[in-house]
Formats: sequence, C-alpha cells, structure tokens
Amino acid sequence: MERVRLLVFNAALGVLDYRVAERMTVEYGSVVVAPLGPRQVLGIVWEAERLSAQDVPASKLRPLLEVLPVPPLPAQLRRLIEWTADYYCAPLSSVARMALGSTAALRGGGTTTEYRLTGEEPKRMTPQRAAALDALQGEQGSIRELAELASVSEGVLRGMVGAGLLEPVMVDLDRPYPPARPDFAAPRLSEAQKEAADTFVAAVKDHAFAPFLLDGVTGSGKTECYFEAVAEALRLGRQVLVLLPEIALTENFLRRFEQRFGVAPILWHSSVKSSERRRAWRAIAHGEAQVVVGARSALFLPYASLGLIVVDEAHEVSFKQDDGVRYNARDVAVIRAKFEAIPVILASATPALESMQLAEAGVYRKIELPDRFGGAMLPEIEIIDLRKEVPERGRWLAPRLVEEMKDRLARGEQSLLFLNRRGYAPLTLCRHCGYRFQCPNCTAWLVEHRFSQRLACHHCGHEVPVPDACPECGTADCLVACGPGVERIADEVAEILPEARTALVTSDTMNTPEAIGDFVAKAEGGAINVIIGTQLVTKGYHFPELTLVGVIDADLGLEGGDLRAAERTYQQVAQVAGRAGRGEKPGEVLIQTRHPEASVIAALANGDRDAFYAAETESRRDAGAPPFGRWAAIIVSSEDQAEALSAARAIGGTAPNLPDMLVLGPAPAPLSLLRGRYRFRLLINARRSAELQKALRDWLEPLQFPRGVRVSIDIDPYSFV
Ligand SMILES: Nc1ncnc2c1ncn2[C@@H]1O[C@H](COP(=O)(O)OP(=O)(O)OP(=O)(O)O)[C@@H](O)[C@H]1O
Ligand SMILES: [Zn+2]
Repeated sequence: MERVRLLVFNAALGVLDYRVAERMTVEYGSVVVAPLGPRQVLGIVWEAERLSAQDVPASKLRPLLEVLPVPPLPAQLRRLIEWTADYYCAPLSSVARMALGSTAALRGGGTTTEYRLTGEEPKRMTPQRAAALDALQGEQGSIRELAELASVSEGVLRGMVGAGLLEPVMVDLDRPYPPARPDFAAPRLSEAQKEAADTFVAAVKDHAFAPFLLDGVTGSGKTECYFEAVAEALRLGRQVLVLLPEIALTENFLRRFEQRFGVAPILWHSSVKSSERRRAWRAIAHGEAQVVVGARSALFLPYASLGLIVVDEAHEVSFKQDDGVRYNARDVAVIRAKFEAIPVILASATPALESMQLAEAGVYRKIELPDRFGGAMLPEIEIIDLRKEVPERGRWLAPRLVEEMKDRLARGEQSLLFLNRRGYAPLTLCRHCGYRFQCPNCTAWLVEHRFSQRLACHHCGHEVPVPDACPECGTADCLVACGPGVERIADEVAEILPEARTALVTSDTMNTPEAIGDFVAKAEGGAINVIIGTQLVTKGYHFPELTLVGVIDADLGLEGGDLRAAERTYQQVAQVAGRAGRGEKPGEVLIQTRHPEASVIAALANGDRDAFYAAETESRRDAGAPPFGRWAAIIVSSEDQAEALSAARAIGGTAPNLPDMLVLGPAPAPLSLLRGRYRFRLLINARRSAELQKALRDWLEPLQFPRGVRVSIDIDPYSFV
C-alpha cells in the first residue's frame, strides 16, 4: 500500500489519508503514528472504501511516522467496531479506542520498573511513612499505583526509595502466563448438565456462529457446564472470553476457575494495575492469553483467535454502559460471536425478557437446567405483608423475620438480609425546620454513611461531613435519618442479635479483591452468621450453610415506574432467594412488602416464573416496548440551564414526522441536574420496522449547538433518568 486511510483517535478529525513512507509495511488494522500539524496522532489503517474522507491529492499527503509493534487489529474486530458505532450512533474512533485498552502496550514489550518494600526500618518515621509501610505490605506496583494504595503522595514514596525503604524491581512485560489445563479437575456432571455441556462442546468444535441461552435455576451448575466448553476451546488452542457484570464477582470466579483448570484466568477490568493490563493486552493480541475474564470493557480487545464467548449473569443491567459509548455488552457479545463465527453462551437463572423472546423466536438456542445440582431443592418463599406484620417502632425487620434469624443463629446456620441501598439512610432532614440535605450538583438527596461519618451523593461523589447543627436554622442535634440503608439494618441486627457475627457487603466495604476474598472465605467457613448486603450479594455466591434470606423491601425497585422495574425486581429477588438452601439443608425466603398483590410479588411467592414472564411480555407488547418495539433517548445537557433548554427545544422542533416513530418531549430529565449539568430528554418509541438510527442521524447531524451543549444518543436505553 502506498496510500492509506486512517481512523485517527480524535473524534473531531475522524478520518485522514496519509502516504506510506518508504520501507514501511502496513496492513489493514495496523496501528500507526501519523503527523498532524506539529503534533502526532495515533490511528488504525482502515479499508479506504469503508470510510469516507476528504479527497486529498497524492502530492499533498504526508508520510506516516511509524508502525507500532503490535499485531494489526483483525478484520472481524474492525467490522465489530463499525457495527457498534453505527448501531449506537457513536463516533468510530470512540469505539475503536476500546480495542486499544492499554496505550502503553502499543509501545512493545520490554521491561518496566515497579517498587516494593525492602523490610528496612526507617531511621526517620513520619505519619505518612508509617501509613505507607502499613498499606504496602506484600504489594508491588508503580510509584503512582502504590501512592494510591497507601493514600500518600508520590513524593513521600520517592523519599522512601531514597531512604532504602522501597526498592525497584524490574518486571518483564511479556512474561508468559502459565497454561490452563483443560483436564485438571473435570467434574462428574449430572445427566442434564452433561447434555448441556456436550452441546456447547460440539459448538466450540464447529467453529460457527451459535448463540445459546443457558437458562438454569440458581444452583444448577451453569458454571460447571460452560467450563466444559472452555476446556474444549483450550484443547483446540482457541481463546475464551468470559464477561461478568461486576468486578466483585471476578474474585469468586477466579477461585472456581483455578480449581477447575489449575491456574488463574487473565483478569481485565478497571482495577487491574497498569503493568498487568499491558501484559494482558499484549498476550490477548498475540493469541497467548487463553481465558480472559472481565467486565464489559474486555469485549472489544483484539483477541487473535477467539473460540468462545460466555456472558454470565447475562440479565444484569450493568452490562449496559451509560456514558461514553452507550452500548450493551450482552448484545454486542452476540454480534462479536457472529463476526468471529463462534458460539456465545448467555447464562442466567433469570434471563432478560429480550433474551427469552429471542429464544422463543428460535434465534437463540435455549438450553435448560431445571433442577439444582446434587438434589438441593429450591427454597420456600413466603410473603410478609408489612401492613399486617409491623416491625417495632424505629425498626425495619418484621417480628417473623427476626424469629427466623434467631432460629438460624441457634442452629449455626446463616442468614442473608438484602436491601439495595448503600449507606445508613437515604435522606437526612432537620426535625426543627424541615431542611433536607441535597446534592448541590445533582437532583438527589445526600445519603448518610455512618462509617465514614459523611453525607454523600451517589451520583457525583460529592461529600460533606455530617454537621452538628442544621445549616439552615442552626439548631444543634436536630438531624434525623429517614428510611433505612444497609448500614442501618446492620445496626438493627447488632441490637437484636448482639452475639451474631455479621458482614456488611456493599461497594463501600467490598472495594478491593482482598476484602471480597476475605468475605467469601469467612462466609464459606461459617465465620459469619448474618450477611447484610446490597445487590452485590444477590448473585454468583454459593454458601452451603445459608438457609434464610430476608428481602427487607421488595417494593423499592418498583418505585419510579421504569420500563423494566417489574422485571428487575423479579430478577433481583429471585437471584437473592437463589442463595438460600444450596447445600444439604433446605432454604427459606421471607419477602417483606406493602404490595403483596403486585403481580411480580405474587409470581415470586408462587414460584411461577412462566406466569410472570408471560404477563410481562404481554404488557410490553401492548406498550410497544422492547422487544416488540424500540426505545431511544436523546439527552441534552449543559451547565447553563437556558442553553440546555433551548438546544432541547431546537431538537424537538425539528423532529421528523415518521409513521413508525413517536417522539416524546423534550422534558426535564428525572435527574434534571447531574454533576452540575442541567439535563433535558427526548424519548423516541419506534416500531421494529423503523430505520431508527438513520432517522436519528438525519435529524441531529444538521443541527448546531453552542460549545457547552452536549447531545448524546442512547439506543435501547436501560436508564430512564
Ligand atoms: N457436576 C458437579 N459436580 C460437583 N459440583 C457441582 C457440579 N455442578 C455444580 N456443582 C456445584 O454446585 C454449586 C452450584 O453451581 P453453580 O454455582 O455453577 O450454579 P449456577 O447455576 O451458576 O448458580 P447461580 O445462577 O445461582 O449462580 C457450586 O458449588 C458447584 O461447584
Ligand atoms: Zn451529586
């Protein structure tokens, strides 16, 4: 090639043409450095006919500067990038950036320097040094990573290097990973498991696109089944990607993987340190990384020879990214499998309605595991009507739930209390004047956190210490906490069962792999009597002694009237209920509610999943909601309210009038102020036949807005705030 078209990493520039310098070889997908004015940009060589660019005569083209020493992005991945940008109306370069993941890795292998403690005693001790010595035991990383870990400045650590307290270690960036062994500890599968596993194994051998919905009740051994498919891919020398919805779950997965295959898988998520990301990215691109487990960002990496994708807990909403490129990793995983011509397994005990519908329609092949493994029974589910069984004043647990917890404690069994609300109380107000603590940057109340003694906004991170007096009327000691969060439930448990050992499981307490690992080990070893947690503990875990689950407030998720509220409530409660009775002892679930008549609560109580899905499907069909119709949102925001409003009106005023598309709004978004930006929203409801993305592009592209205005499109939105 003499002339190349580049997708450059600058959304404003997009596509530019260059000349290939002499003695330089490039291919489609090569990652290159090109001159741009006095600066340099990174770009990917793309098929010229697939990207339109301004026509520049050959004589005016500038030569490329460098081809980076990494394998070219494969064609299948380039097609996936195009598809994603097109479907989600996102800039190509923003999507492509997700494939590069670690820019440092592009510079090739070699070595990097990390630091660790030497074990020397400091001659001069300062509080910062003491903190660092304490926090960095057994750690190794760059100065920046260690500074973050120890919460001290980089200067303090450099001083410690000088004083011989920290020593440099050379790390080989491309040191190989130990190989996973497909037959290390193969389990004996039940009949149903074997049938499922055989189907997956055959599909991996086939090397053809094959989407599966693995629909198995909680505790049926879905993981064991898809592990057989992983083993087959390993035997064939092909790579596997396992997507999990949360970083917290990777810890648990890692241990099970290690037990099955003899080594840990390769992790990919935002908390993996930079030298490890660099190593992982290079191994992935060179085909040496065998099994990668990660959060959704692992989906766009440049696997050299992918053989299987698994999306575990595939119903989870966290697969939907709500900033930057607003894509749904579950859906894009299926598309990637299509481009790669490989099987993809969506595993869940509570599949999304969309996935169920695709299975009904024959697009996905449904594989069912209707029973728990090892003869364990699904738990008994009972309703506590909070209007009749009233908790004591100032408490949140109904007497029956308390009795059952006491009973479990006496028998040495575990209880789990679920409330999807972090902190101590969701709202704090002044008893004297009624003042409510609100976030200055968002339409949201500040949530009290007793452990950190702060009021925090869960949207933007704004925090203030809990004041002694009301900031409005100045009265001292007049603040009251309204409603419960998990910390408050933990307090209540401490009062009711003072001798119980409890664990509080939220993203505030389980914020490192060590903390999660520690919790899982304790819970498995029976060192915990009562677990109190948010949605973080609802799925994935297997504690054989856990026999009682209490749902503190099943109505919480039904507030707000979100399109998927009922479905989400069903999934969350069914998942948390699924933690009970997984071992030999039977499980019991108590659901506290004020609306026992709501169809979702009734379906949970009767264990009638089919009835719930059928009713929910009909109401979606009536509403033209997914999967029968489609939604898209346009969110307009600015720090200036008037500017945001006028931009939103301009968009509303030019809305196309199409027979298969209905435009609602603009209206202030429910979260009308977020991180200091005022937000307005338009909702589009389209028939499946509509050319939604094209209509949106034709509509929005000609419009111009002031610089401070941001307009983002959300296709198939999950969040309606
Ligand atoms: N064939 C088997 N041999 C031995 N143990 C098994 C087998 N199948 C499943 N198990 C064990 O049963 C438990 C439940 O399995 P697993 O966690 O895979 O279920 P799951 O279907 O993923 O459940 P959930 O959806 O609730 O997370 C695990 O401890 C697992 O190791
Ligand atoms: Zn805020």
